[in-house]
Amino acid sequence: MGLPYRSISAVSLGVGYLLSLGGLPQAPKTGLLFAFVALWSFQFMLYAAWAVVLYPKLFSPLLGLPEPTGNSFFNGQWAKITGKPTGIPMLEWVNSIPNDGVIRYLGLLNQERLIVTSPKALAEVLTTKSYDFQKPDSLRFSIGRILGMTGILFTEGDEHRAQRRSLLPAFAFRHIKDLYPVFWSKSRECVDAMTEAIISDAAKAAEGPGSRPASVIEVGTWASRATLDIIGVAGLGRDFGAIENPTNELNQTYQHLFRPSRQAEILGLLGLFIPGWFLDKLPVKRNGDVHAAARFIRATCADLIQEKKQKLARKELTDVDILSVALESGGFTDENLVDQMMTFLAAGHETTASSMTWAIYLLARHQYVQSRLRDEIRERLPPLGTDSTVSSLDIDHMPYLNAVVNEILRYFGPVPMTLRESAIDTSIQGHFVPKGTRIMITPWAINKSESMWGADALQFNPDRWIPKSEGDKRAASGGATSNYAFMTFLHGPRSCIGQAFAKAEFACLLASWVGRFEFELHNKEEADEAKILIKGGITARPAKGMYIKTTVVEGW
Ligand code: HEM
Repeated sequence: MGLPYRSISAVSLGVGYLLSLGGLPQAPKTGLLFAFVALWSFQFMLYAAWAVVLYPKLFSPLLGLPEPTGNSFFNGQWAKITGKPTGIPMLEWVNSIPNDGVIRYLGLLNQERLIVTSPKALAEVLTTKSYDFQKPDSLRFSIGRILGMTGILFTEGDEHRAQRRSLLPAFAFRHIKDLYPVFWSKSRECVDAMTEAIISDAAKAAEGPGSRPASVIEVGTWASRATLDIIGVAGLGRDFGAIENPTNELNQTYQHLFRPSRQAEILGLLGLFIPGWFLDKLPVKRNGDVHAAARFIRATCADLIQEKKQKLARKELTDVDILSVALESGGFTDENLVDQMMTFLAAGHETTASSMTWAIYLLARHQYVQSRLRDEIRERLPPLGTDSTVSSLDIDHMPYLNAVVNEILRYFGPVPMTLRESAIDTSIQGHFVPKGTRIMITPWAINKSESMWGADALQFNPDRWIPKSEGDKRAASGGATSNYAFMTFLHGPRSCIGQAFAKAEFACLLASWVGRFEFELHNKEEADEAKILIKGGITARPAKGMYIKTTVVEGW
């Protein structure tokens, strides 16, 4: 429920003006400024009492929906939500509160939130009524500048439908399969650079003759450098050279932007009450950083588009990257194409880097899975030292690799939670949902829901994706009762358009890393997931990095 600051200001100004003229009988004459401030404060207090206490506790039409117990008087479940990683309290509620598809909870200042929990309710919000549930404006203003305000991620309704139709061909599998050699060659380059760094570290540590080269590396930064280069070449046709050069400007810009920041957190909280366009104009350092980064990323994308257009005009465009395919479709203005490319750059590299970070963490914890996967990789794929490449068929025919990829994406989906807001009065599973209600879509809760995945939902088990017998159809959905149980890429018209791209890229990167290296936890305490501080934001990653002892395994 947003503060109606326009109405409050209009009433304060109108009544304040009358008071300042002495135009109200029996009311004292006052200065306009004093009257305005006093009236504004009075209305604000009335509004706060209504919005924080009366409405959520006595009058909301959402009262009566199942909800967690133990609310604080003013801040509902806020302490629990902020005390645990994004999505974890929701997971506990999904698995413990009996419900028919919708759970209500109260957040900061008792703001109402709904969690959608059942396949039918999810299908309604994400597919059949997807345009009734839109992305809140606060999201657009907080991350839109970096992710492209007019790009596919933030448009709604007919505009979104049209953009999606024009971009879909570029993400069709017949194009993605041409990108496997790009994914593989960049994966090899990354593994070679890592091997060199590890050998050099090991030489300095002088472990003694016969020992295998090993060193502790922060896997997240290597993953970000690799995925930035991959989206550069496969998405935009430009090699940013981030693997080769860790100080690459674009890489540094994104690292800086996605680093946890106190000011970003405060602005995010203020965004719950104050309009995004206003916050965006505040002269604070975080805004300055974001605006400067957005200018740099925008200029990089604009430059690339001009380069490609010139190639197209000279009829020299034979590239297979997404930008080239989108340009040839001709459905975009230059300005809009810049926004689309900004979306692909950010949405397409942080997410996969997060998956790689969690992948290495999970494999370091599950040594048996790691060595079984390495055996399959070494048996089926060409050694990295040779010049041969891999095709989509090579990867498709690796059941264990695909099972591990799916299970990592289920267990630690990079996007723990995303938001929607009802754009009109509507309903979910027959429950009335008033306009303006915030809906939480929580992959981290649904992907581990016991009602959909069974009693072992909380366990990391790639075998759930391997058919138990010929004709075992359930394995294709990991044994879950519905496709909606796997929410990593969402579903419906707003699902991730880059899903096939991301899975192929992730499989190639993971295969190359696991084929060459052995991974062990550096900090043994982290075997307990609860000990890892997780950075929220759009993607979830370990806040202090993920340090892993990495050993070069000879012979591949
Ligand atoms: C493991 C990797 C990835 C994950 C988990 C992921 C997840 C998601 C999710 C959850 C959404 C929906 C967000 C929302 O509506 O609130 C989304 C949207 C999107 N993703 Fe991905 N993504 C990944 C990789 C990629 C890649 C590689 C690309 C591009 C090359 C990409 C491009 C997009 C775009 C353009 C949208 C907006 C689609 C629309 O609104 O129609 N993503 N992604």
